[in-house]
Amino acid sequence: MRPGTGDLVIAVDGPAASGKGTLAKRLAAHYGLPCLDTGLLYRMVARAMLDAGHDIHDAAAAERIVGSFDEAGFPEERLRGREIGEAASVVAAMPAVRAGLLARQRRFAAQPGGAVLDGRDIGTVICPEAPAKLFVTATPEVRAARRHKELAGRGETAGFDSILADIRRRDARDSGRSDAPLKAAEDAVILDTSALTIEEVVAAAIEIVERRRGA
Ligand SMILES: Nc1ncnc2c1ncn2[C@@H]1O[C@H](COP(=O)(O)OP(=O)(O)O)[C@@H](O)[C@H]1O
Ligand SMILES: Nc1ccn([C@@H]2O[C@H](COP(=O)(O)OP(=O)(O)O)[C@@H](O)[C@H]2O)c(=O)n1
Repeated sequence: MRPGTGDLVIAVDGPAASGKGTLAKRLAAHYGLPCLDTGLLYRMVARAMLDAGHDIHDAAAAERIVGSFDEAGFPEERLRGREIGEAASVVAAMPAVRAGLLARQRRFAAQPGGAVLDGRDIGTVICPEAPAKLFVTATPEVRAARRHKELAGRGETAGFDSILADIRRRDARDSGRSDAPLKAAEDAVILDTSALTIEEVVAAAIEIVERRRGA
């Protein structure tokens, strides 16, 4: 299934805590499009694995879960914690998990009018034909500071150094896996947000999307 001509599909990829979710939601609001945070799907699989008492590295159990889990059973507050991000990146390296989540992401992208999706492989694998692709990044230190502040706001106490270590480990796992590794699509525009406010990022992204739409 591919989006039809004229549909605006915006792919937003990037590493952990780069601000891709924030940007994707803002772009969706600006263009009046539905938005899918694809990281939540991997977080749901991880949550279901842990809830069922499976070892997170058990690929056979993950394959069974991805074939049967119900998205409605996972409120977002059970998915955003620090250890679920880590567990999600373990199951996300399993080809059967990625294959099991592919069709629902493509269906979402194929909605009439278009959609915004954010993740790691939207521009490379899920929507390779998207007219607008953004790869959002920032230094590991800036991303760790953002995540530290976000987690503290939700009452999760973790030191800056351990969050930075999490981010580096997750970057290495996500970039190093063989199936759909984290990387910018060749036709993506890279947006380094290290020194930009959210408003500046949104404005730069809209300019890029407009350029691509007109291209
Ligand atoms: N440009 C920015 N400057 C400062 N904080 C930001 C910026 N972009 C996002 N944030 C904040 O950083 C945190 C992580 O952003 P989020 O969009 O959830 O990242 P991701 O989806 O890439 O993990 C959030 O608390 C968000 O408000
Ligand atoms: N399209 C996607 C989205 C997430 N993921 C995986 O899911 C994990 C959690 O993704 P996320 O986007 O919710 O994490 P954050 O960037 O918000 O920390 C990532 O570390 C990836 O391993 C993926 O492999 N492909």
